[in-house]
Amino acid sequence: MYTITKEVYFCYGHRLMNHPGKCRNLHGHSVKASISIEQEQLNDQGMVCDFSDIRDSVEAFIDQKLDHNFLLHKDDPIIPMLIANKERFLALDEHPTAEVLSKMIYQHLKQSGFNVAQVVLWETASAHACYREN
Ligand SMILES: Nc1nc2c(c(=O)[nH]1)N=C([C@H](O)[C@H](O)COP(=O)(O)OP(=O)(O)OP(=O)(O)O)CN2
Ligand SMILES: [Zn+2]
Repeated sequence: MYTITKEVYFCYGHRLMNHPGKCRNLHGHSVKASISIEQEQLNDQGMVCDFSDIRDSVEAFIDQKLDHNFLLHKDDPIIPMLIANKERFLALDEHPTAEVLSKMIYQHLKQSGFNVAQVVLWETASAHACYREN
């Protein structure tokens, strides 16, 4: 089995509504997503796939959904104010944790046809979440 990994970087604001500590406050992160793709066989270029194919697919998704966006649980009471002020945000069915965001990226890549092994989201220099399905 071959595995390749591509890293992409982006930023977002969020808060964790039910968090007992500081993460319930509005704050932001500059994060790294580390995306691993695996294949039993290499293609006729000797690759699992081109690193740039991963970048192109994931960056389009991240730019559209996550980058420089404000990620909130759909029940967050700040949402009506953001709507009233025509501010950009993304309302999620789940809390916008590193776990949930890594799963979102994983599912996008899987739906795009990549054989994703795992997506690791580094939310800070010392904390990351990983989503994989096997
Ligand atoms: N399992 C998770 N725990 C936490 C998440 C998360 O997404 N999944 N998120 C947060 C906060 O949003 C934020 O990431 C803060 O994380 P934390 O590591 O606590 O932040 P610090 O950089 O301040 O940590 P230090 O250890 O003080 O440097 C919280 N938890
Ligand atoms: Zn946070």
